[in-house]
Amino acid sequence: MLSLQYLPIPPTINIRFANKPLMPHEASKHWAQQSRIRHGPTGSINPNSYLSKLSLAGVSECADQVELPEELKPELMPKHVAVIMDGNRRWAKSRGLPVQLGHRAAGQALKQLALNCKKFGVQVLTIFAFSSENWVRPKEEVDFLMNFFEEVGKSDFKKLILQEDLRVSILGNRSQLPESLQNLASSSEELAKSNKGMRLVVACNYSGRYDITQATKNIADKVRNGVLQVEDINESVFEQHLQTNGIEFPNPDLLIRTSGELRVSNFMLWQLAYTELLFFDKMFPDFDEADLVEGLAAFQRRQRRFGGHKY
Ligand SMILES: CC(C)=CCC/C(C)=C/CC/C(C)=C/COP(=O)(O)OP(=O)(O)O
Repeated sequence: MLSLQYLPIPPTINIRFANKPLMPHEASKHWAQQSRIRHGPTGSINPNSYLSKLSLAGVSECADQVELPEELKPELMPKHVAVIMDGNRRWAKSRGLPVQLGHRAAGQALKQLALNCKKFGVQVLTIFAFSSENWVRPKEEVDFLMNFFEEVGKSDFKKLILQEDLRVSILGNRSQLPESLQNLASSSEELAKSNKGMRLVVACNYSGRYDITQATKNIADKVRNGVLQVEDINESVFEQHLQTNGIEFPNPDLLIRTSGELRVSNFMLWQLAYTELLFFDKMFPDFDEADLVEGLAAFQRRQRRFGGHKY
C-alpha cells in the first residue's frame, strides 16, 4: 500500500517556509510531511474598515515600492497561475455578515492578487468567477453576482486594466449571461486589446466540460463541412478549439484553490493535465500577498516531470 509520505500530490499543504531551501528530490517528501496552513482571522470585524484598507490606490502605491521577495526566483516563476476563489460565503457567514459582503471582500482580495501576480512577473492570471453550475444558487445571490461583476467591471477593473496595462480574456458561455454583462465582456477585451502587460483571464459561466464540449462541436462541424479530416485531429488541433486558444500560456503551471476543498470542480479540465495543485485552508477573502508568496515559493520547490523522470 502506498504510504502517505510518497503520494505525488499532497492532500493538503503547509506552505510555511522551510528554514532552508529544499533540494528538488526532497520536495515531494517535504509536502507529505506538512499539515494544514494557518487559518484566517477569527471574530468579527468591521467590513468597511477591512475593505477600505485594500483600496485600489493603496495597493497600487504599495506595489511600486515592493521588490521581489528573496525566496522567489524570477526564472522559476509560474507563467500561468489559475485560482479557484472559494469560501466567500463561509467567510461572510463565520463573521455574521451577509453573503454579498463575502463576495465584495473577495473582489478586493482579487484586485490585490492581480496586482501582486503582475508585480511578481506572472504572465497569465486566470480566475474562476462563476461556474456553469453556479446558476443553481439562490436567485438573489446569482442576481447579486451578475450585478457585482458588472459594477466591478465598469469601475475598479476598468481602472486596473488601464493603470496596470492588463490584457483581458473572458472564458465561458457568454450567451447565457445578461446582455449588459456580455457587452461589458466584449468592451473590456476591446479596451485592453493594445495592452502589453499581464493577461487577466476571467472564467464566467465556464466549466471544463463546457469548454471540451464546445471544442468538440466546433471540430465536428469542420469535419462535416470538409474543412478538417478526422485523421488530422490530434491534441494540438483539439487545443486550438478550446477557449484558451489565443492565450500565450494556455495551460496553468499552478492552480491555487482556497477554502480547504480538495477538488478542481470542473475547472479547466483539459488545461490542468500537468498543473501543480496547491490547496489553502484560508477563505479567499483572506488570501493575501504573504499567501501568494508562500504559494509561489512552494511551486518553485516542486519538481515537474510531465510524465517523464530525471533519475
Ligand atoms: C470577477 C470578480 C469581480 C470576482 C470577485 C470574486 C467573486 C465574487 C467570486 C465569486 C466566485 C464564487 C462563486 C466564489 C466561491 O465562494 P462560495 O460562494 O462558493 O463560498 P463557499 O464555498 O463558502 O460557499
